[in-house]
Amino acid sequence: MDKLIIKGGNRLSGSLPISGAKNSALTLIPCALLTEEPLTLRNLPRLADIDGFQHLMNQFGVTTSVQGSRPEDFGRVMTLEAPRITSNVAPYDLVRKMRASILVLGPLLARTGEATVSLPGGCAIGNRPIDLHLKALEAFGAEIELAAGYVKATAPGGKLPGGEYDFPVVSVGATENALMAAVLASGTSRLFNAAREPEIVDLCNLLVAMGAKIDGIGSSDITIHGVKRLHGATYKVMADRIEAGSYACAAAITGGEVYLEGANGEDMGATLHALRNIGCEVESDAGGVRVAANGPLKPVNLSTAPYPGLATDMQAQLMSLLLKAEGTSVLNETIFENRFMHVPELRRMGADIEVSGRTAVVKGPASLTGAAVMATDLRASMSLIIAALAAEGETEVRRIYHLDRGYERLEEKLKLIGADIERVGDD
Ligand SMILES: CC(=O)N[C@H]1[C@@H](OP(=O)(O)OP(=O)(O)OC[C@H]2O[C@@H](n3ccc(=O)[nH]c3=O)[C@H](O)[C@@H]2O)O[C@H](CO)[C@@H](O)[C@@H]1O
Ligand SMILES: C=C(OP(=O)(O)O)C(=O)O
Repeated sequence: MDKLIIKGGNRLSGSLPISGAKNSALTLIPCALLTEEPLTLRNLPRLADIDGFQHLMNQFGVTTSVQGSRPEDFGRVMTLEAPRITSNVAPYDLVRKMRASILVLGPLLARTGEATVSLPGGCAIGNRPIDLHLKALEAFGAEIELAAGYVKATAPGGKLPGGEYDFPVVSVGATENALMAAVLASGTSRLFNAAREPEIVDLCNLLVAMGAKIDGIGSSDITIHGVKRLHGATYKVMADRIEAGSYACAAAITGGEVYLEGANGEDMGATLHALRNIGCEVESDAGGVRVAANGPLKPVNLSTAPYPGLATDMQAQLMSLLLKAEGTSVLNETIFENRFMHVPELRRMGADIEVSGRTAVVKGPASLTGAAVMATDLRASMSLIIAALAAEGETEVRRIYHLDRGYERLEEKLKLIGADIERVGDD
């Protein structure tokens, strides 16, 4: 198994390209199930999760072709075509590797009137139930059965009538599934307390480009007027705001600066606000976002929240940055119950962090030293890399397959701004 070797201490400076957003791509790809015509997605990141989703789509009889970019380019163009759905079953072996597979439930049900998807199960960051996905589909008229680890959703008469659902908790994935199910319903549907993440807006924009009728895009009250059919489209995946925020933290912890080419500052409000409060200079323009850490880093109190609040997917990276702040910071994780898995590993590098329930208290500035550490999930892995960049000596990060799920060509990008990082095979 590969590992990363990072020699800390270099001041990072320069420019790097931001890829298409993983979390957007994972909800745009299943939209191909909603039409017989080709869907072409541009700016797809090269990630293990995208390859996995492509494989899953093939399982339903969707043909996929990847063109347009040379191996040395960032981003890919994928055309997906589903003239006929040959299976509406998502098997355990494919779903267990990628939680986002549950996002095929809504579109498969909308297109074929029936879908059987393996229950995804929990993961390192928490239980991650799918009850809200199922309740929203039920509210739209689906019948749901759970058996042998699978969920089977059926639209009586082959088509969902549509309906209303008020989410008791904001859920990105459940909002996405509900949207994809409602666009082909025979009637109108309404979602209250829907997620407002930029990735949801990206999904709505694609659906509209395919002929869907949606009001309230970007708000928590979304109305979907079902249409008879959707057509094909060509669409560019939005920039990855979490990847961009991660590299901003990486440069800032070294007292460096970075221009995040293609990042959209408007989608990154809470992260950029946190970086400014920590003492970074932040400027956004039409081409990207520049973040520079020229002075001392200041401690802050942060709490994760649904968008427009601070993304839980940025919590671990900001925690690493705060290790170098001069004073005590408090981070509150409100979205997932077990998202401090990076803390014990960061402690092994010299961090002073106390965790009590959903709160972490970080005492800075830490004198970090390189160590052998183990990545436990995607963002936790990135937080270890960020700490390693500011640590004295060499850090070895193991289990980096987590990183390959969400960071396109991580080492190449970090090297572009001066990091000393190598991927090596395990012995
Ligand atoms: C592929 C993708 O886009 N992943 C993102 C998505 O995950 P995902 O869509 O899984 O996250 P949700 O927004 O659904 O989860 C938010 C909270 O709701 C709970 N919940 C969710 C669904 C449900 O049916 N029942 C329930 O109780 C979850 O356990 C969690 O506590 O949003 C998360 C929150 O921004 C991000 O961290 C993930 O990176
Ligand atoms: C938790 C994440 O992703 P997923 O929902 O795909 O596990 C993430 O991107 O940080």
